[in-house]
Amino acid sequence: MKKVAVVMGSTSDLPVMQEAIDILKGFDIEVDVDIVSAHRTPEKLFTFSKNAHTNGYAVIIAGAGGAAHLPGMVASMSPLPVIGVPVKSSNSIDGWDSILSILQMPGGVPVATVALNGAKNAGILAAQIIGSSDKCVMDKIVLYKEGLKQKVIEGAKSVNS
Ligand SMILES: Nc1c(C(=O)O)ncn1[C@@H]1O[C@H](COP(=O)(O)O)[C@@H](O)[C@H]1O
Repeated sequence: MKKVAVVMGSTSDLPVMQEAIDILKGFDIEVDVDIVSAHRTPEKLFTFSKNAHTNGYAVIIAGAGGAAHLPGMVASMSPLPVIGVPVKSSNSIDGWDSILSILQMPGGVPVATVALNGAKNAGILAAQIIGSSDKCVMDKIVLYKEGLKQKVIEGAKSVNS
């Protein structure tokens, strides 16, 4: 099965990005994690992005805060689908700086952007992409969604009891 790469601009993003890692591991999908910064390690960014599709990855999740150029720059150099996670970093403008710099990509270079700090959804989306060609993962996603439904049903029962 193909792997997912989870990259982020700084170790300070890890508490947010950990949710993507955890949910992917819960679906038994192999994840490689690395710190890659468009601003601080541009050569590493180039090497990672250019080679990701021949290194066994199916999807890249990229998270960054502030002037979050990482996801877009990865998408500019990789043919793989890139999921962007805007991270609310300490000096951010309430996270809007990161949201807009990941979301507002030019035509032809998409980044599938999730909500602010939405790393969990990024992980689920990556699993769904893998699941579209892997029945074992798809079965786990079906079960996961069934679990979400049951939680709501149980919650509704407890409200009425
Ligand atoms: N946005 C980027 C990029 C990039 O886009 O390449 N590299 C680091 N950063 C972000 O800077 C914030 C502060 O980083 P530090 O905590 O290391 O100062 C982090 O949220 C990181 O993602």
